[in-house]
Amino acid sequence: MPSSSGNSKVNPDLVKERKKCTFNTLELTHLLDGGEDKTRERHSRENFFLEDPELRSEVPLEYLSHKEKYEEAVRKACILFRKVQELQNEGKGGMENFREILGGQLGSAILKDGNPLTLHYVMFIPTLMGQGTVNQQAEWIQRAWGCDIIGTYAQTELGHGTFIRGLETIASYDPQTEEFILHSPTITSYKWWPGGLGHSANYAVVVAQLHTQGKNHGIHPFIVQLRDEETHMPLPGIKIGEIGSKLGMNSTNNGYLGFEKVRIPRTNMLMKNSQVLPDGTYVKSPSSKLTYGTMIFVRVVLVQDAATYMKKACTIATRYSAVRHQSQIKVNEPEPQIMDFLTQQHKLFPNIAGCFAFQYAANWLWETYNNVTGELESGQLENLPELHAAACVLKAVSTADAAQGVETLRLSCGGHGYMTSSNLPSTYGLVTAMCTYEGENTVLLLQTARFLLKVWQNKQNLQKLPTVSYLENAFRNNSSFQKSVQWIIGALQKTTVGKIDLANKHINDRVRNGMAYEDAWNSTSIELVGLAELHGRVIIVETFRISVEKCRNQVSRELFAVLEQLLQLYAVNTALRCCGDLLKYTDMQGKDVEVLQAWLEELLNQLRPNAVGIVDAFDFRDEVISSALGSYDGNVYERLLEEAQKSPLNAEPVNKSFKSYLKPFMKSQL
Ligand SMILES: CCCCCCCC/C=C\CCCCCCCCCCCCCCCC(=O)SCCNC(=O)CCNC(=O)[C@H](O)C(C)(C)COP(=O)(O)OP(=O)(O)OC[C@H]1O[C@@H](n2cnc3c(N)ncnc32)[C@H](O)[C@@H]1OP(=O)(O)O
Ligand SMILES: Cc1cc2nc3c(=O)[nH]c(=O)nc-3n(C[C@H](O)[C@H](O)[C@H](O)COP(=O)(O)OP(=O)(O)OC[C@H]3O[C@@H](n4cnc5c(N)ncnc54)[C@H](O)[C@@H]3O)c2cc1C
Repeated sequence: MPSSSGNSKVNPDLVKERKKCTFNTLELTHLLDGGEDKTRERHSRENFFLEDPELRSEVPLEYLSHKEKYEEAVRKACILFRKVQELQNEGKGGMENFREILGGQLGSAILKDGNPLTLHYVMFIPTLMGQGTVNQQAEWIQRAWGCDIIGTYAQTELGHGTFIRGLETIASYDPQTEEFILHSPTITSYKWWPGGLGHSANYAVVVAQLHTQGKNHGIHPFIVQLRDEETHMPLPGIKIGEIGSKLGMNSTNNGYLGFEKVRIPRTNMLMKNSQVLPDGTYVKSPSSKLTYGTMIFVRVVLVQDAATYMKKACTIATRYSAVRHQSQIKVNEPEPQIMDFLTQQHKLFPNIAGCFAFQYAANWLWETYNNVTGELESGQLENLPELHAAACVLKAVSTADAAQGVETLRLSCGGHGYMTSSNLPSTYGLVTAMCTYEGENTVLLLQTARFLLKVWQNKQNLQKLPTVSYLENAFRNNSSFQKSVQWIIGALQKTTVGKIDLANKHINDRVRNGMAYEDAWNSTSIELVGLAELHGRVIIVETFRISVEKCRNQVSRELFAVLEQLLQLYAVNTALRCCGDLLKYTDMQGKDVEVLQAWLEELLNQLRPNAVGIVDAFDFRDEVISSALGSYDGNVYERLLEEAQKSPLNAEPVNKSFKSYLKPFMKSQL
């Protein structure tokens, strides 16, 4: 079934491409969705949301003012959330709804520049669930779930985003009244960034330094009412507003917030993990890092979202590359489809392979997250550090690759990729933000490096840790070069171990030479970031390999062949990206790099006939793609012209500036 929503005539180049496809695209769609039933359910959700006329906009977003964009976004967000509640009430809810309507699948199709209410579901409710006691959940979750109150997650401040132990907002306990007093002592202690904080939310989880009985116990989460529930006016002592225009996400209403001695009841501290008793006694959490739980959750879901945005951008650029003709390969021959240029295939196909790699990594991480959080519920904390390390590195690698990939795909569309109507600029705006929020990527890679060095130094428990068990044996892997995925994975593992060992040695050398450990860490941190990233790539390629292998007897031979090609392309492209390291740490030689390069070119050729089929199988409706370049019918030029007509400047043949400025200027004599 085509993903097109219109009845327009399909561009002949795309017709030709679809005829060439060697596998059944529907089979791939079902595989990616997790089964035919899941595809049907997704289609039904898409119809439910996308066919609601109220969720369409009269005027393209880019021609609205900042204020109008926000107002239109709130209008749509309310309809969207009401519809989600309807689905929940009918028992058709579940995680898939939230993933789609808040993320890149449907969310960014309906609210192209972000949703001002996203944080309510993505962080406010998950924090209540993860950090609240049973009583607190009973009190707050129902109200939040029904959207009687709208919340956000206010952690970052003007002065600190990364180093959250350095947050300055203070919550000091007053046992006389059994209240906390929230205060912002400095300008840098103002909360800055929370989504929806500006003018949408009336409650927030505020992360603040807890002071009781004269002692600072570090950061803790508190539920704070910000605005009157009827009038929406800021409550006394609350200084609140929006932070202003940004590179992208201009509808998300990111806000600032200061407190002037605002009092909240003691019971508004989220006390599942640590408590303050009525007399002010502090009861410690089993692990101070349990406060960071919501951040792990969001990092985990972002990996899937990175894959979704990549799929969208790949669909746009691949369809466009099939219909766009330019230049000549041979004189006197017609201008080829730009997809026939090898360099164009090199821009497109490794990114298409990346979509699969990140989707499989996201599936694995989600399952791991659920297992480990289940263990945490029963007080078992043993696997938390490994989950944290895996979530950090996979979030960092997937979002960085997605941002780079979307930009490469935008460039692959030449000038038309620069048009807002291609939907690639705003997709880039959404994806590049992911590299910063929920933990800046370099910082997250350093967290993973910290974990890796620790397990490398201790070594004894390696076999118990699935993501790092390879460290034990990879050093001894002396297999000589082979043109195989298995060899590449072994080589990446051996390289990671070599880099960990060397970085560890450099830290130790520096310490031996008199440096403090922390300074030695900083001096070695370029190496640390590199080894963490490579470890992430080991997880991704290995998960991709296992996932494809599992399909061997489940899918047709034709589809399996394509999945294998995608896996091989992802692996060989990864190997070539880090071939300097592979040459250094494995037995690979210069001539082997040539073999890898030739293999990459061979795979690009093999995938060429199926490129459009693969992106068709991602099965985005035109409304979701939302691009003049990427529609199912490929009528690019008609759509570009149609979109241009929507420019307000084209509403009149002569603009008034002609009379006011241009004409007097042109007629003036100096
Ligand atoms: C039916 C279903 C119902 C479901 C209902 C829910 C609804 C569903 C919702 C969603 C569905 C999916 C939606 C998908 C769509 C997604 C769209 C997303 C849009 C998002 C919009 C924007 C969101 C952005 C929000 C933010 O940015 S919030 C702010 C985030 N801030 C950060 O991330 C700050 C980064 N900094 C840190 O994390 C830390 O400060 C630090 C860098 C880790 C350092 O901390 P610290 O100094 O304390 O640590 P260290 O001293 O370095 O280390 C100490 C030890 O602690 C370990 N550690 C650190 N962090 C953690 C952790 N998180 N967990 C565990 N352990 C941790 C560290 O490893 C050290 O260990 P050691 O043993 O070595 O000592
Ligand atoms: C679109 C968007 C939405 C957001 N939404 C929210 C929200 O809803 N709620 C919320 O609380 N926050 C939110 N944030 C804030 C976000 O979480 C922070 O911006 C992020 O954690 C990075 O912190 P920072 O801005 O302080 O960057 P900084 O930490 O100042 O980073 C600047 C540079 O310093 C480097 N650096 C910092 N520390 C280290 C280190 N230890 N080692 C090496 N290098 C380091 C970084 O790598 C980076 O290059 C949002 C941000 C954005 C962009």
